[in-house]
Amino acid sequence: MEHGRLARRLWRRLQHRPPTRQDAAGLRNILNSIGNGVIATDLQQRVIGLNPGAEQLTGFSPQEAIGAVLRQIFPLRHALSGQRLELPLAQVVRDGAALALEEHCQLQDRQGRLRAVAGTLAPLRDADGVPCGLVLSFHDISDDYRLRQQLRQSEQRFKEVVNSLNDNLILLDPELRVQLMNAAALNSYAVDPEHYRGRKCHELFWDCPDICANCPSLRVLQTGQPEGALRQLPDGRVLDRTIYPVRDALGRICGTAVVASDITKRHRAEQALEHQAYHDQLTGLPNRRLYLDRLEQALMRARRHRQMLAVVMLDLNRFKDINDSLGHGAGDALLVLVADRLRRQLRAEDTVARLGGDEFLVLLEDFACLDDLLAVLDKVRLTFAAPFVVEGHALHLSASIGVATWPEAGDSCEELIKNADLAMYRSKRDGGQQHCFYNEEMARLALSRIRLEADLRRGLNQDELTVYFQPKVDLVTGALVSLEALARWCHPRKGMIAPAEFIPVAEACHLIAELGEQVLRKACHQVQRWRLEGIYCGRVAVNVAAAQLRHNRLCASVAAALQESGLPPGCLCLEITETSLMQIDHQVLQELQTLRGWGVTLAIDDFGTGYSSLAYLKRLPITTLKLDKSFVDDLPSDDNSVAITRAVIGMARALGLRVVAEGVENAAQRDFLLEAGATQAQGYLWARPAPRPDFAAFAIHCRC
Ligand SMILES: Nc1nc2c(ncn2[C@@H]2O[C@H](COP(=O)(O)O[C@H]3[C@@H](O)[C@H](n4cnc5c(=O)[nH]c(N)nc54)O[C@@H]3COP(=O)(O)O)[C@@H](O)[C@H]2O)c(=O)[nH]1
Repeated sequence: MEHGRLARRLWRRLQHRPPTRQDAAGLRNILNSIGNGVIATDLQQRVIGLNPGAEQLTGFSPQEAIGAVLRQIFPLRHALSGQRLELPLAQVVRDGAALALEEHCQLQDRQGRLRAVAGTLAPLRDADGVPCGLVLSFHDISDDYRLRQQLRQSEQRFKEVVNSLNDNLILLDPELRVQLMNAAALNSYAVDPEHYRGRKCHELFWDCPDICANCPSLRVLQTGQPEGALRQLPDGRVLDRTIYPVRDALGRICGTAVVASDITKRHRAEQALEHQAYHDQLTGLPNRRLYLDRLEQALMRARRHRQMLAVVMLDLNRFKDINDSLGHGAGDALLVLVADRLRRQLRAEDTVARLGGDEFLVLLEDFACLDDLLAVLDKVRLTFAAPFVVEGHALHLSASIGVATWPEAGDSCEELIKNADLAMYRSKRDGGQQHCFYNEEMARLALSRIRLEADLRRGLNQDELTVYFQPKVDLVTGALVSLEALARWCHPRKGMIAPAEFIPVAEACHLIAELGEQVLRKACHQVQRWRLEGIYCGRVAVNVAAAQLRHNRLCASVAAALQESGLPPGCLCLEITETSLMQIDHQVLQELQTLRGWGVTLAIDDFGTGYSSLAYLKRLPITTLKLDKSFVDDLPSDDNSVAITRAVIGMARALGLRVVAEGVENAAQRDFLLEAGATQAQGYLWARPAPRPDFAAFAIHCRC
């Protein structure tokens, strides 16, 4: 029992009868032995007695204390504010009831030391029960008080941290009663901060029916394992919610902590990134990655249910020309239109993907027979029936289409795509108007192409390349005016290989620049040798591929070839195709101007097959247009070829350019060209390419 209460009880007992000497001695013993301080005063608050506990806590001896006013030996201060506190002496006397000292009381002892105290002030009555003074019982609670204060501060810090979180935090007890909600959670659920403690979570949270149905908190209480999930709220927000078990000091689960972060922005960004990773930015179609994923799934279904499946690859014909002539903006707009039409033409279940550039892949599943597949392929081709209107131009487009069916064309995604590509390549070579199904023959051709590539690489290193020359003649006199140098490859096993076979391979495997430079050097050397022999050969024209222009070292290699051979620059002409000229940038234009400045002439090869404009031609330092053989072939019977030929010749005249007609094979073509105003031509009618033209057969006519 508390010493103060014991003393008071004894005191009260004494009050009912006069105290005996024994009582008084007993009382003194008790008061002396208890650790609490006890001070008795008269009604004027003068100290009439104090026990050793009080002596020790106040620092006053009985001699100093007795007779003093209580507040002199028992001065109190508020522990937090430091202000002086008064004992409620008057109130205790008035009410005749005991009062506890208020919280945060600090007693300042005689030496000025402060200690936290707790205690009671009670009335003191005489034997008749009449109030005759006060009794103050108190004890030192400094250690307790310090601990309580530390606890309070730590709680305060905890609250501040918890409330500063943007995430919702809710603590639940094992009965799912809410113990704590931080400010973010109170705000999210619009809960009154004063009235949530102890309430069941379903009474407070609008989304609780869902929580309770599966009751993840109960599961966490049972398993002790945290549980996380994304929650999409009806207002569109996305919460990342994790429920953690909360353990007591002994490690027992005593509740759960529900932490929910609003990750709407991050979630949207992640979704956008995921969309980006699986879709083509320009058209919004699935990209190769997503296509592969869907093809993998489709293959599994096809194997399981023995269904048919086809991989269809499309490559737009002449897209590059459109891109080069109308610009990349128009090219992009065209790709978007193509993507849109393909998507609308096919079923929602069919995947249309863009591989990049002008290549598209379609995945067709679940068709019953080959006729059904052919019907879908017709639909794909129909996509291109109407012209595409881009920036006011009506563009007529077609696509080369390759088809690889499962299981005939392969059993893996890679095989099917590779073989659809081969089939597409074949479709392109056949004119790009018809779809082409993959077959074994294609695989064989692909393999031989790979071998050819390796052979060509070696051939270039081992100087297997030779140059043939084809004369260009004056249409009126038939005299040789110049030569065109044409590459030939003398394969050690296969013999002479035509450029139509190895030039595309050289272009595809990036050997064309090396090949072009070898031809340039050899042609310059050979023509200079003939010149030194006194043979008139006019200029020699050498073909320059687009890759040579892009390398930006045309001037350097021409200068080297001229210097090594001694051929004057005025005896060299460079033939550049119309389509590669349309890709040139400022730097290439400068190189061409430099070459022209040296006296090298420049001709546009295959003229009429590109989309160059008059304004464009005017910018280039060219001297000659070579009318493409495809127009000459149908002269003079085909009206379109006639019209185009006349237009090209008229335009060249207007621009002060020379026209050389390519591929003239018969007199009718020659006569028409003469009549139309062309001045020079090249073709089998006069001579085929040869290592050494029959110079003697040509009347020498200097037009150099
Ligand atoms: N980048 C480089 N390309 C080159 C080089 N050497 C050749 N080529 C290009 O390869 C293509 C095929 O060339 P080739 O088989 O040599 O054919 C040329 C002539 O033989 C052919 N021609 C000429 N007259 C006639 C004819 O009356 N009938 C007929 N059927 N064919 C004829 O035309 C080709 C010349 O073409 P062009 O260069 O456009 O003037 C061809 O595209 C070559 O350009 C090289 O070193 N680099």
